[in-house]
Amino acid sequence: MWVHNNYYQGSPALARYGPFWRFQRRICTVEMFVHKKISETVPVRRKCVDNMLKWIEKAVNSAEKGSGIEVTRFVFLASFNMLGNLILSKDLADPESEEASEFFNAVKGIMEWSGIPNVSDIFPFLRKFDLQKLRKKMTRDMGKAIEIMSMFLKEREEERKKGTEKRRDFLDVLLEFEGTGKDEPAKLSEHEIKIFILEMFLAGSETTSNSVEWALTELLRHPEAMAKVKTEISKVIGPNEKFEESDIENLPYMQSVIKESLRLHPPLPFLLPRATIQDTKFMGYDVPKGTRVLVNAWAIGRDPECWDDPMSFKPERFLGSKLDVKGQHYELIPFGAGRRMCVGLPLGHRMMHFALGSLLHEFKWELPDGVSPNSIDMNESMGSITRKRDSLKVIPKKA
Ligand code: HEM
Repeated sequence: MWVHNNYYQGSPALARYGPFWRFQRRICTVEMFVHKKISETVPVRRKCVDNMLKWIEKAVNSAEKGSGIEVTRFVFLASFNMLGNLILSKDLADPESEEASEFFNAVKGIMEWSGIPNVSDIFPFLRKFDLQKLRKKMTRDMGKAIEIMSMFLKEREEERKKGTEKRRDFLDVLLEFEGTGKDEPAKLSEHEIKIFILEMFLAGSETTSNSVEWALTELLRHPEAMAKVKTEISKVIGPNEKFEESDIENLPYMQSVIKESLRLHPPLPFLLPRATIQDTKFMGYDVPKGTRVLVNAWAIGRDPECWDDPMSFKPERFLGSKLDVKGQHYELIPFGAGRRMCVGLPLGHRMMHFALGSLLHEFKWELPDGVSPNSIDMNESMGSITRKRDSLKVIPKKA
């Protein structure tokens, strides 16, 4: 599906292992994800989370009594706007605007089509029929997203010519880039810039909001864990204070809740498809060069050989343990591991904790009429992304 609109040429996630990919990882790490940059961009995330909380309050006021709101939608919008601000210095999504942004809709479309299992991947001879019309929809939305990216680029070039620009965001970094032309490009083409940016939105928004949705769902299913996490938060943050990113490090139980939820519900259950670059022997198997490899992080997280009582949600298992999601412990790899592991981990990890912590601190969460902790629907949609099949509906009450 990603061959359309030449997505391959410019995508860090699909790039072959080599100098261009190394350059892409370097530039996004140095310009967006190193500790210094993450610290400098605290106000951006603060603004996006504040807006999220405001939107939720508004949505509750207009919701029918006893029915819930789809909280994930607001976390998704906040994550999308966070990326919009870091990369393009723009808010790109607004739930209150009737004509929600075109770029936002196109990116949502791409994520939806890429998450649906395609029968042609199992029966390649069906490919030309495009039975589910996935190729058609993907080409349409990808085309639209790239077209809008072209507009953003044009707009920015005009601003730069006029000298009206004040900030330096990731788009500026890419436009200004001048390399040696040896093991890095001399300049980036317009297409490479567009795909690079588009991919940041695709990789960073739904993964983050999904993780928050699953964590909140598990907490609602386990009232004792919900009570513990709320007590922990209220000990660290006063009732009239805001939840701040700097509070995260003082909340070991909340961190454990997120780890436990990522163990059971990694947003990318098979990570990303990779290919071996040389003949390899692995656990007694011969894997020839060029073999497509999928790592089943979902199954590893539920493997009884790695975990006691693997199907139960028990954040306590991580308290006092060094086990982490940062690629050092292979039994817990929601962000992957090794050279190709998620480059956006520092940002995704921070935003997930900040959004969940703020939701828990600001509201008391109740289930809609007729739903009990045991009857929450836990079905997952099958595909490259584990979505909750029925989006979580909850009633937030001002805490
Ligand atoms: C909860 C949030 C996130 C999760 C769970 C997640 C998970 C993943 C996973 C599993 C991979 C594939 C790793 C592998 O193949 O071994 C990946 C790759 C990637 N992620 Fe994330 N991600 C998240 C957030 C983000 C964010 C916020 C960004 C950027 C804004 C991002 C950008 C990328 C990119 C560019 C790659 C490709 C890396 C490469 O191939 O070198 N991700 N992510």
